[in-house]
Amino acid sequence: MLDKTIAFLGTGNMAEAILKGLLRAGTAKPENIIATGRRPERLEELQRAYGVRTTSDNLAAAREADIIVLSVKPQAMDKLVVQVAPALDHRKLIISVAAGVPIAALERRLGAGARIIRTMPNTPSLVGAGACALARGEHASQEDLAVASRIFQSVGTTTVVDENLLDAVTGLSGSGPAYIFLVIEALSDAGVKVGLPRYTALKLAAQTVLGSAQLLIETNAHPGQLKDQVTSPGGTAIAGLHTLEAGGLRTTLINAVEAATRRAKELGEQFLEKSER
Ligand SMILES: NC(=O)C1=CN([C@@H]2O[C@H](COP(=O)(O)OP(=O)(O)OC[C@H]3O[C@@H](n4cnc5c(N)ncnc54)[C@H](O)[C@@H]3O)[C@@H](O)[C@H]2O)C=CC1
Ligand SMILES: O=C(O)[C@@H]1CCC=N1
Repeated sequence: MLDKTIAFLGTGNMAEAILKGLLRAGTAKPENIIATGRRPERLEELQRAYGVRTTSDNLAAAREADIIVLSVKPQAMDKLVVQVAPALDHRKLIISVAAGVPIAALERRLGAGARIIRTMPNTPSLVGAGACALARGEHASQEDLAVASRIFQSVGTTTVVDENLLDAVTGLSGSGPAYIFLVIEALSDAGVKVGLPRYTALKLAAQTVLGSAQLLIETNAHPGQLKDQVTSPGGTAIAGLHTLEAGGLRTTLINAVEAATRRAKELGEQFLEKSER
């Protein structure tokens, strides 16, 4: 249990996933979480669903909390950071989940000495199956990194990386759930095409993705080896695989991760430009 108050500034999809995961894992108590937002209906919904404290006053939440999670969109981040900067002195641990936004640019707004951990989580945190990478800013301590890691470990796995790899993480695991949902949706459409009822097809497709990932993680085997175990000579899987290779699945996925990584960099550059004004 974390004996600290955590404020989520901007409680949308990602912050809600972390907040729910934290409560589910028993890492934080609802009374130690403050969720901020702009719309009263949203705040009411969060209060009702999780029993957390809510407010539209970012500055008050930042003043009160020990740990501040910056969780608005990158495009809204500069305005938020300028607003809460007076509350963010060196006593606070600041965690950013924003795609692209560099630690140096946040430091420019918050002043030298700001203890910043930049992270890239993903939405499966909502069910305790997140994948999060964390990078430590110059003024954050090892203890700060350990506290931030604990938050994300309670909602999934964590990896510490150099900050210069976080845009790549954003392209892969940060954005990855979107790709996988598309794959599951496509596979269930395919099931319907070959005659399965929709619900049956969706359930089989989702469990196949989950089970394959679990098999890979638990056996620590190479994906190629596990693929070969499914692929009988002259059988069905090789017929399907041939079609996927002809359709350029590998190249398409590589292009997708590259495009998302590029976009994370662009968002970071836009933030940098704003923070220089
Ligand atoms: N959605 C995802 O899968 C992931 C998102 N992220 C990052 O998380 C951050 C949030 O993304 P989402 O949750 O998807 O966006 P979202 O739009 O669902 O959530 C942002 C929330 O912040 C609120 N907000 C905006 N300005 C505000 C302000 N000044 N004060 C208080 N609340 C304010 C919005 O009303 C909204 O509820 C982004 O920086 C994104 O890059 C990171 C990893 C994965
Ligand atoms: O699409 C986005 O910008 C966010 C960041 C990572 C996943 N979703």
